[in-house]
Amino acid sequence: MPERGHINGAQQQQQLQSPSGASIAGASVVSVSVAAASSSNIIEPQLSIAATTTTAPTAATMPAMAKEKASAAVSLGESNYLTELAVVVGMATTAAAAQRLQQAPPAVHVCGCGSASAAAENNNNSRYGSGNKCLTNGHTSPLAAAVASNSSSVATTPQCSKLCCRQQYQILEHVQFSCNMQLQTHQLQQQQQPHQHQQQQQQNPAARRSPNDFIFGRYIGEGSFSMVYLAVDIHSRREYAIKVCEKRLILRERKQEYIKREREVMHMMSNVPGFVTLSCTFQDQRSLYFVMTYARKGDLLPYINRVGSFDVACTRHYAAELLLACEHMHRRNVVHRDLKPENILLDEDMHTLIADFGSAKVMTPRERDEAAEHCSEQRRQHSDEDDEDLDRADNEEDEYYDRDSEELDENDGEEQQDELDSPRHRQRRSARHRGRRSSFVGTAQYVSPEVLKNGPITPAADLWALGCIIYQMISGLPPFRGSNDYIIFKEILDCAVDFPQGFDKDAEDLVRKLLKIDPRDRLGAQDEFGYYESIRAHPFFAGVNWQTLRQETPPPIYPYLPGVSQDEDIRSSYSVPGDLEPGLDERQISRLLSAELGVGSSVAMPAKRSTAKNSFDLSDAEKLQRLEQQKTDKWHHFADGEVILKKGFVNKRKGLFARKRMLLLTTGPRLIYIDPVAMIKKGEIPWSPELRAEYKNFKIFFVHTPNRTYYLDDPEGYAIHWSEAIENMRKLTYGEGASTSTSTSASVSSSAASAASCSSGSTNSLSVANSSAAASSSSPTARRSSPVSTSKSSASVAAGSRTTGSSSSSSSRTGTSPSKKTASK
Ligand SMILES: Nc1ncnc2c1ncn2[C@@H]1O[C@H](COP(=O)(O)OP(=O)(O)OP(=O)(O)O)[C@@H](O)[C@H]1O
Repeated sequence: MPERGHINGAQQQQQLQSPSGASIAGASVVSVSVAAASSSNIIEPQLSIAATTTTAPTAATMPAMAKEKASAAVSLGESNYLTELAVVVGMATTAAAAQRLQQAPPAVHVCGCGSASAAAENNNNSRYGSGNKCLTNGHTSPLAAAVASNSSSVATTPQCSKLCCRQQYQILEHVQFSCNMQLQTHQLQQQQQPHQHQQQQQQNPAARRSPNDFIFGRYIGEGSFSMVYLAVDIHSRREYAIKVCEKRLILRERKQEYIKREREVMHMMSNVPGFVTLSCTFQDQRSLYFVMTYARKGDLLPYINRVGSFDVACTRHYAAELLLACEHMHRRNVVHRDLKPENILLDEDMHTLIADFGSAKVMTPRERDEAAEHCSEQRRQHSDEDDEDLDRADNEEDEYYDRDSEELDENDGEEQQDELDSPRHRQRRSARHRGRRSSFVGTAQYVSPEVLKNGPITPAADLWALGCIIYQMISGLPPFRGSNDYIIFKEILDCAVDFPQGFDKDAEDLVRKLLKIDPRDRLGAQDEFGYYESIRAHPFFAGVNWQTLRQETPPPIYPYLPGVSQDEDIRSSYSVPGDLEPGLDERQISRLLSAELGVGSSVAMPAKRSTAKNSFDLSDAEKLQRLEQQKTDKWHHFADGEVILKKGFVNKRKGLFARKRMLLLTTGPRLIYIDPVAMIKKGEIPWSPELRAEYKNFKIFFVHTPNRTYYLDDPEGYAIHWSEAIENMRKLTYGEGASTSTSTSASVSSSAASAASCSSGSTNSLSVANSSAAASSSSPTARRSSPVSTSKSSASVAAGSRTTGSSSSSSSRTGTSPSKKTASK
């Protein structure tokens, strides 16, 4: 270990042993002078690193991200499995610096892109998170542990950070050196803490992890610069979600801080009920790996979208769990700053697990005191303002409705909606907007006014988001909507919230009390941080047992509007097949992405047409004739040259909101909906063999698709006709074999059936593999919409179904087979 002496070990040790957080933070700044890269100066320790640390991967095991493949160099602190979890995204150094390091040992500087203050903050926070100790190698904070276990560390200024980023670009090929630095520090750490290290080794001989320790079962989702996979630890056979972040993208997007913060806060919140636990992190040349609790049931957003909106019991439960989570975070001085349904994951039992801490803020004690002081100031009287809010809500209902229309329209269409709902899309929109306004963290729809106004950040920012999420669960849409961030921000700053008819009164009162422009006025803001007695005591939460909440079985997810569909649960039956090989090399990634895209799977194709005469089975001559007649029809051009088989006005519902649309059924087959006022096509209901039409009564009918149920209301009372027509078209397209949809479970008159079961423990859970096929047309970014499969549901429905003799009779009883719970839009 000749390089060990190159680090100012004595100095580092001395500082590390300093009892104060600040000293520890200071000690973390081990910097390396940065100079221009020179390939002639590359140090080549790769093999020895591999031999010594057992973590350096071979080329074969380096994962390639699907979209961009490039090698990158970023000095990432090494972490040991379970014991040394801290990974600091430190910055690579130059070869010239390396040379200097070898030649001039005493003044070693590893220039990191971290924040010294963060270290101090976190150190101070450690008293709130006793559970972290075991995760941080005995150190008082994760970052302190990172400092102790990493050579690369933190920078002190943003300028330094920027410089580092640029320089990293210049030295992408010098990853070996940074690895070498890690090795040096690791060895230094071992020397400093021999006893502790020995203990760790004994307790956890397989402490270090690499991709080869996991079998990657399937692709779960995608973030801005990460892919998440379901994987099984080959040693423990435990399932994990592994987030693989591509270093090159992190550098390109300057997200080092983001990643570092995410890791840091995940450590803090690990093993706290209601939070994803970070089990370990590791890296290879190309990627960083976060091994986390696998949230089997995905995130909350698709559930809301699918049922349109939650009923009160369901909303109460999830809002209560969210409040508990806020208490846990705020007690630990963590402000999440990006709470939204996509970041609320669900475990096997449908309990919430908060994730995505990239935007989180760890408050220093000083900031905490200031925030507390800020909030404890005399509450200002805003009764006039409240009255104004109410008046405005009444007076501007029409205008608001129009604005809402824009948002609904923009989100119409399943794929469109998925894409627009995706964090990536929101980030893109936010990024576009941020060019014009000051930057903010979080997501436009849920960001608090004080964040927009660059005001002091307090935990009340999360209470604002809580209000937004409760509103969305009850109504189906977030309270502040708009076609772009600018409109959304304007609404937020005006606190322009409208409550649609049917909004539960207690929920409305709670939301109004949380959505206050001044954070001090928010319900709970005057309580002690982390103990929101006043929110708990709100009538909306009456009956909640806060002690047992997370042990209780969550209420099944029922739509707020009546529906009749029996839902199949999603993706929970998937488990990693036992016959796969460990690792995440190029071949494995191809396999995973192929599965996601449905390549090679049995993507359903239109079947041979039935020989039975179907009223929609037009000959070519008939089609030509109909097209000729149709030319004068003002809806004709929306059909793109296809024959319109049926048309009519419907109200298309989502949650408590509805929009009038012209619905066209064409020979495509297609179901096209058009804004009749603007005369703009708004979207299509996607066809597939799994599509099912179902009527509830003369006015209401549903169109179930694998990812969503469309809730349609025909004011003229032709719901049954619509249902029949759609079913006929489906049979014509996919054949009778696909028409075994009549289910005994769905009955038009059955009010009991109006419950859509989306709850835990559903025995009807579906195979994700099938889901992929069903969603094969979607891109990986549309993952959110595709956890649901109907293949199995179709099969199971078919098994217990009665096949109808004629298409018309079947469709009139179709009722049926929906594989999804009722969503509305
Ligand atoms: N522990 C987990 N269990 C199950 N699914 C997860 C887990 N963590 C993330 N996911 C899913 O993987 C997807 C990508 O997550 P990731 O954290 O990489 O990105 P993100 O937080 O959605 O976006 P960004 O990183 O841009 O903020 C998300 O859709 C999320 O629902």
